[in-house]
Amino acid sequence: MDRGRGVYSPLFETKKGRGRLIYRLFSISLFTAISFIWLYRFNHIITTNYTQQEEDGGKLVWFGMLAAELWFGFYWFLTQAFRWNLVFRQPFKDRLSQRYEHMLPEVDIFVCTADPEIEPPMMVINTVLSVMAFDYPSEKLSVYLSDDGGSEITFYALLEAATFAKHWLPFCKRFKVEPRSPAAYFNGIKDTNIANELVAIKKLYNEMEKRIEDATKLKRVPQEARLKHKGFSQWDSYSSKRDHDTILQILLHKKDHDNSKDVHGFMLPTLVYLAREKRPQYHHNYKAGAMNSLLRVSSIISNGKVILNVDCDMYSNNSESIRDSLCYFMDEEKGHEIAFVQSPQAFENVTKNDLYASALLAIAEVEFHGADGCGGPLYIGTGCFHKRESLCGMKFSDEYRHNWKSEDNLSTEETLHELEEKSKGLASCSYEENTQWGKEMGLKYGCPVEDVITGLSIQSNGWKSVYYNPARKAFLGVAPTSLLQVLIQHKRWSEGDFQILFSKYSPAWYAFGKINLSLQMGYCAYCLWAPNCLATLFYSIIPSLYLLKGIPLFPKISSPWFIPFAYVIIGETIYSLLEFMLSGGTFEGWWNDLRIWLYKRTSSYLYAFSDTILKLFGFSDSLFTITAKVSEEEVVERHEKEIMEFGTSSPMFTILATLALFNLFCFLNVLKNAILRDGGFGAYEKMGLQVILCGFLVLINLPLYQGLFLRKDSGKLPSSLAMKSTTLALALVLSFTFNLYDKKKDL
Ligand SMILES: O=c1ccn([C@@H]2O[C@H](COP(=O)(O)OP(=O)(O)O[C@H]3O[C@H](CO)[C@@H](O)[C@H](O)[C@H]3O)[C@@H](O)[C@H]2O)c(=O)[nH]1
Ligand SMILES: [Mn+2]
Repeated sequence: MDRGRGVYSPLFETKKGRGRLIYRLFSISLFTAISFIWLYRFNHIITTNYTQQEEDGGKLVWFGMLAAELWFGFYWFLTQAFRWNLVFRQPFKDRLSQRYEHMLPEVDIFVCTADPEIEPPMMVINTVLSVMAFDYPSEKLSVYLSDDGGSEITFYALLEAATFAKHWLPFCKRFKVEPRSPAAYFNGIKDTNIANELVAIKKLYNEMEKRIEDATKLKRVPQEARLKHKGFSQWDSYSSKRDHDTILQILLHKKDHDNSKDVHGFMLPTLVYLAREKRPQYHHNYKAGAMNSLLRVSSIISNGKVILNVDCDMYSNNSESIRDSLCYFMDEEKGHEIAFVQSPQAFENVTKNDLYASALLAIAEVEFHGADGCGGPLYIGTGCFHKRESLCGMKFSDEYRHNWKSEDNLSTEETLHELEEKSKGLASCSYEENTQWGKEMGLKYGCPVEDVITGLSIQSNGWKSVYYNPARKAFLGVAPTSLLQVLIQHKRWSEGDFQILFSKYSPAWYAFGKINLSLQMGYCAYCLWAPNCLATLFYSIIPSLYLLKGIPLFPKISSPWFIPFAYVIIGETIYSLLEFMLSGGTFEGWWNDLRIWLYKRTSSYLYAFSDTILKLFGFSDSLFTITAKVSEEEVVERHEKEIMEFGTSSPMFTILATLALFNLFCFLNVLKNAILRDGGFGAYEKMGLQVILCGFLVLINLPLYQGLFLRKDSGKLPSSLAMKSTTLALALVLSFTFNLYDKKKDL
């Protein structure tokens, strides 16, 4: 080994991001400007006397503006933690092979699915096939599919996949296929003049696809398949998705020699189907519950020391990612302290200008690199490699060294059937009673973002994590293709993150002294997504209302106090645009990102905020709404054309539409007065910023007005919603104008 000769050549290197000095200077200057804004408000509040207050709208409004700006400033400050110190990682796979090829560890891969309708079996098995085909010794790989849908069709599809794998894996290895999800691979082939082997494998795939799709449509498994495989008998006692015994089937395993080899006679990875036991009287804890069952079941079947977890839509886009992540874990100097290696959550179906900001560019390309510089990124549930030990709750200690050589003591005597029966017990509902599962062991229960809270607790146990984000993304999934889906997903995320703040594992206090202070700050920034709704709502209503009333809430353009406002607005705009474009986005994409930023804050976060508060008082319970992964053809077409998809009524849309229309009315009023009144726009000289803010809110909402009034397709907003929100917005405007009128009369 290199180390023996005194030169240590690491398995990975870490580079610091460029331009950090410039960024830090900018950040300090921006903070100074923010402080001046605070000072301006504060000064105004304490120096205005009573009569002036009548003119400037009253103390309350100024307090509100101060509060909103204090919040924005404070929140901005938190987000600096992950921009202060970016790092970029690079693994050296050739060194890994040289040193460890003969002793690579066993890797267990967990794929989770929950509903055959939202997550079609064809999609699920494409993910399964892509991870079975990793460039890694097959006898050291085990793939587990957890099916919370307990679906016979999914099981049938997996059986089909096991057979197809016998052809697909050798094909991938022979032709170095990339990516190894058959659907994605075939999709990417444009060349018409293709090799015979490809024609043959594609034919096999299409036949399989047809069988599975037919079964999916009919919601029934073909009789001959049912007779051929004993596994189906496990559904005999099945009463519903929420009420059934553990269904567990080892489909491929070295103990079942003859059935588990590919067409060239090489052993295939172990493949297991698991639908854990479900009973109405036991809470199943969603994905966290599924993962914990998988952890236990896999511990007696393969007991891989490294675990990869992917969602069922997240296929492997790079066959070498296991080796990449092992470079981090197996590095002789630093590997022992690393608990998990997270890849970005990237998507196959984002369009050029990313209408719904699904790529989360700022997070994936900037903030997570920053988190990595503060001790490690968050665990985000998919595309993550874990050490089994740390995921199961082990605390880090300096003496700890992982023994990659150790043989595991899996029993070799028992038959496959005995092994299956033994494993079933580990996935039963009652197994976890009076144990630490869901608390100190495995994934944490009770939080809609089980991933983030689990990652935080691992880091609080002393471990580090690594963010590996190469140009070719390791995994690709399906991003939602309608606005409502996006808003609902973000409601779950922001609600879950907000709950973490109040949980036992709060980054604000529990983590104190356990993780880096800047990592604590960064976590808090995510946990505080939800309360952002308050300041944002205030800012998108009050200044426009006062514009209507003709009362300025910001300094006028000629005042020196205008400078800090201008600096913050221009500085942040230019910076965020630069950040977005340097992260690979487009100008239009940035504009779309801003819109979604606003929509999330005024709807998803508002719901998350109020639900969390209700939950704190015991009034409600959080649910896990599964994100749709298929949509109708029309919807897909509109998505490809980047036309915003509304389609239904939702209270969230009512809020967005009302706010948009309200600002439109305010802005039209400005225009009207500018034209009709003497002095034209001059009258607004005092209120430049309010006009700009209101104008911005109108401009950014253009697609929404189209959806309300101009579009005819089925993705528009329903006309009932248009009526409702117009009425509400008008009522808001009118009540305020009358109120004004009354006051004037009183005077
Ligand atoms: O009862 C359940 C519910 C969900 N899932 C699976 O969990 C995964 C994530 O669900 P999805 O609806 O796709 O949610 P996303 O918002 O896309 O998921 C992100 O956020 C979740 C936490 O909110 C994490 O669990 C995910 O790993 C992460 O990708 C999917 O594979 C589901 O099949 C289950 O296994 N059991
Ligand atoms: Mn998903």
